[in-house]
Amino acid sequence: MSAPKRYTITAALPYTNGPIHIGHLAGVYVPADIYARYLRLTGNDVAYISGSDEHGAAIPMRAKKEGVSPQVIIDKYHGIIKKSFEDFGISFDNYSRTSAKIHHETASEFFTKMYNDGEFIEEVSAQLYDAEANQFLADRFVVGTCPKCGFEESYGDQCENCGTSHNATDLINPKSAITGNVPSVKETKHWFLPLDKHEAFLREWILEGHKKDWKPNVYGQVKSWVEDGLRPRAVTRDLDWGIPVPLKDAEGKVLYVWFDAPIGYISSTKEWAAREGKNWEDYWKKDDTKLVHFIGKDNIVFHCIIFPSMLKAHGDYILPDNVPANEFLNLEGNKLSTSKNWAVWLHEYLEEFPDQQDVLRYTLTANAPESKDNDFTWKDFQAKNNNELVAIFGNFINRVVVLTNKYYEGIIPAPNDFTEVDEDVLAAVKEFPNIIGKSIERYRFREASQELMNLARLGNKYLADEEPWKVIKVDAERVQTIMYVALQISAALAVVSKPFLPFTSDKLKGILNIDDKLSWNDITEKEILLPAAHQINKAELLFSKIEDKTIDAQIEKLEATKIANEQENKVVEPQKETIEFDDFTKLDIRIGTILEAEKVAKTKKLLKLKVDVGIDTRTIVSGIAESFKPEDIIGQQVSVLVNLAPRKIRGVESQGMILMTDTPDGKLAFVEPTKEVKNGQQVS
Ligand SMILES: Nc1ncnc2c1ncn2[C@@H]1O[C@H](COP(=O)(O)OP(=O)(O)OP(=O)(O)O)[C@@H](O)[C@H]1O
Ligand SMILES: [Zn+2]
Repeated sequence: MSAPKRYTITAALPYTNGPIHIGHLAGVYVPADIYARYLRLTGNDVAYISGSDEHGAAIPMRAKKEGVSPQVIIDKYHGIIKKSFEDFGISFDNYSRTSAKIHHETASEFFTKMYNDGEFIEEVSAQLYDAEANQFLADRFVVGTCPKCGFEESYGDQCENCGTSHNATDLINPKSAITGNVPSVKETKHWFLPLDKHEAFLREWILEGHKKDWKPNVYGQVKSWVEDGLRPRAVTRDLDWGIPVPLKDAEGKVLYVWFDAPIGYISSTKEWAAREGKNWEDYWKKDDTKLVHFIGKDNIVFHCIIFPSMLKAHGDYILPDNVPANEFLNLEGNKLSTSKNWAVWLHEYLEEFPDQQDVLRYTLTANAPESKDNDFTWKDFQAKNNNELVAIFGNFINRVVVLTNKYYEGIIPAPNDFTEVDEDVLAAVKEFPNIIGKSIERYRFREASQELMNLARLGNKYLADEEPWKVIKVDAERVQTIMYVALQISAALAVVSKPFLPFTSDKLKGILNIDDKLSWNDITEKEILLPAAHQINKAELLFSKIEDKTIDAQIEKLEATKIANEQENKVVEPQKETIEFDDFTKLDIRIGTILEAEKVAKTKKLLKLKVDVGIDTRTIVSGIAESFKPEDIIGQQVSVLVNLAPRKIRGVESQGMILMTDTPDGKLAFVEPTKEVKNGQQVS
């Protein structure tokens, strides 16, 4: 498209069944925020829009589990989510919620217009039903095997494994998520969006029209679904939580959450426009508006197939220019999960790492899952902070500001003759806004963040090469020029870091005493960014080193989650078959004490023990070396099955067996008396 007049940037509506985690941030909100901030800085008219997604089957399900009303759940998470976004510096122009009146009205009107235009198929069909729960089963109320990829935990509306969207009746071996029952079927009336009717349009618009400019992961998914053939999808549900279907004969039915949620972008824009005195329709209905949806990969089908078909069928709306969906971020090797508490939660991060929003923003951008799934690790987070933000960016600025204060009381010196190096550096600085901007406009945020760091690198290298702290002793005039050049680089960094590191950018502008005087384009266009005689302020640290103990504490927190999850999921072995008392008395179990312990050579698991069992002191080989160090268990009382037939293990004869049990973290524990007893005492 030719230069757009305005931008409508949407970020997926987060679902209010949990707080925001780093996956959401890396996948959606940070890249969208960089994009929106960059466009504003370059003088564009921007509406950056989002809000909470508060409908759908998972909310009442969660409410039931917690014994509260759905309203309590959505209020709680909407509150946490909204506040954490604000504190993190996500610069939404509006953050709404789908329970808002304006949204109910907008979604109802949208449906009604489509209904009146004959865009739906009305059909009575057999749907899955749970007689015990007295409820139809759709979406998250039913799980079964995905007909496309075979994943056994697919939901009724979408498979989280392959991303395919389907009808609940397509599931193989469906089961009710409420009772676990195999559902029966029952007839019910619903309204369907005939996606098959829109197939030709989707082919032309995306498969032919966006082959080059859409990300290959997005294009590829869409292509595969369209080529598989699209079928009508129900846009209504039998549910008592959501937006009532605005028709007379639709008692007890609501709009499907994925019908209403994307309309939430429109409602949120309306809310914003009313507040700001703008016309919302400009942002949704004018061809010179560029609409961009930021989402994670599991939302592709809804933003590239279903919502565009709705917009097209409705008729008044523009279509997205791009849907730069990201792949998924994982955490320390495992899939992020709200239900399993496997996450770094934004609201917790903000408390545990005060004033360090930019560190997380930077790490998530530098390692964003742009073209494939990626892993967040705390060690990498620490490295990005210590080796890049502190050692390059922070170090450069600190040197410049400290030296300027030391040599010139904070007043920028007048430069003398520029060397070739100076001129090259000053020329290179002017290129950065363009280089970074191009990457951002192509949705390559990782690359853009690396270019930002390259500007800091340029500064750091310049100072390291020119060594003003040495030159000052011999050539004070030269140092004036060096510091002058270094200050120009600092000013450029303050401006171009803003989309990525907004808090740092503001802090740096404060230190350089430039407020918002310099614009993005000034860096390229202005001859001088910071004139001689301009007074700067005292140095303040932009970033600080993150110590090992801070990182270890985070890793331990995750370990604790893992243990808690394992404990919860631990399946208790079923009881063995019944035995007679005589069978039991055959076992001679005695208390003994370990006197010696050593590793059995060339084995990982085995310890050779000398155990005093009262009757005698005997050798026992035990597979406990991964849980205990030999020196730690001398004197340990243990239970020993002493009349087990001796057996040779790795060449050592073992005369009995030590009784052990498992702990939740996968280690072993001894079965020992709670008070010290004499060796040889029987266990009976
Ligand atoms: N691990 C992740 N990596 C990248 N993007 C993600 C990740 N998890 C969620 N997203 C994206 O964040 C946006 C908001 O997610 P949403 O609130 O719908 O949660 P969700 O997908 O149900 O996640 P969860 O299952 O963790 O609650 C969506 O666009 C989704 O694709
Ligand atoms: Zn699947």
